[in-house]
Amino acid sequence: MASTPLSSIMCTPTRVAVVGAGRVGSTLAQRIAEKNLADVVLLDVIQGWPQGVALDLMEARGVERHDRQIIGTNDYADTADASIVVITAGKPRTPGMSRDDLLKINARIVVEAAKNAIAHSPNAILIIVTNPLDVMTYLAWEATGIPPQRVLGMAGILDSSRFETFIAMELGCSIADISATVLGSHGDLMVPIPRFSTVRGIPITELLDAATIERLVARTRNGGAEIVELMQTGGAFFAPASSVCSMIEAILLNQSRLMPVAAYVQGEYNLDDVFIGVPCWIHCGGVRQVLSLNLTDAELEALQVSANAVRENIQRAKEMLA
Ligand SMILES: NC(=O)c1ccc[n+]([C@@H]2O[C@H](COP(=O)([O-])OP(=O)(O)OC[C@H]3O[C@@H](n4cnc5c(N)ncnc54)[C@H](O)[C@@H]3O)[C@@H](O)[C@H]2O)c1
Ligand SMILES: O=C(O)C[C@H](O)C(=O)O
Repeated sequence: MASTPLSSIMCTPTRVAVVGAGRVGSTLAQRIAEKNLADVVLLDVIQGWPQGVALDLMEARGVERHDRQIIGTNDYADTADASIVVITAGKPRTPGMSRDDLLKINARIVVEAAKNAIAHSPNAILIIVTNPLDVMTYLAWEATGIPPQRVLGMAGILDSSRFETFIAMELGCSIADISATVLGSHGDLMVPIPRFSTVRGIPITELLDAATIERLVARTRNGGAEIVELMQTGGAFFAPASSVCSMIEAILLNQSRLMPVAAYVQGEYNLDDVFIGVPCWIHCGGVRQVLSLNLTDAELEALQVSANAVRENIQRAKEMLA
């Protein structure tokens, strides 16, 4: 049977590079591929590991019925021309550690990874996951020198999702109606905002007493540590991967979503020159705008305390790197 000649037009599929093919990175690759969002290049320092994970994910395509390519590599050249680079490389904490205890070991890893990845994908949007999150996001921005709107840290979506889950569990209701807001740094000084946390638009302050809300806030603040204590060898990865994936979706589909992310603030909330969790409009270029909410004096003060702690750790990290 005669067939028409093959078109010579080459299509370049959208690709996301994920640096660090551990628990968060590999779960994220699975989410991106199964949602059909983009091709994925998984990079890790361990020889063979990202290649094995990628092949395993590819072999699921017959069942999952998606056509995304997943490549595993140890070479940054293979990540070239990614639209988004996600950095999950580095150590997770173990029981008894705070996220800040990872500062020394992860700072150099993140700086090197960000520089290498952006050298091959100079127009990419950079999403940082490695802890301590807010500090690592600042270091990655400074190391790459790309506009701050293109650098985002993932934490607020995860912390908000945890708060939403605990609210739904307490009320015995569907998560579908719940929307919670958690701002500030990704640590003990995070700032959950109950009056902006609602069930179908009704603030939880109308539905739960103060002691119950405080209990749910405390569990949210301790959400990461609760899982580290249970797992013993590392931290959460399913909910973190889902959270990063929602940011990737907002960017690739240019959704203009309002999301709490660690973004660079330049005067908003009386904060300057720091990356911290604030509500942002997210679109194809990264952060379109930081939304300035009317916060109470107490909420503003809590954000200041949170930002001051991040600043101190940025300074410590810079001294270590020097
Ligand atoms: N921001 C958040 O909300 C959030 C959520 C979960 C995890 N995390 C953080 O993400 C990081 C990864 O967590 P995980 O559970 O996936 O850890 P993991 O140990 O499972 O994976 C980390 C991977 O990074 C790789 N790696 C180490 N150095 C590297 C380098 N120089 N270049 C490339 N790859 C390198 C390791 O080989 C490993 O495969 C940790 O710092 C963790 O604390 C943050
Ligand atoms: O708690 C951790 O160390 C991992 C992550 O930051 C989390 O919140 O799950």
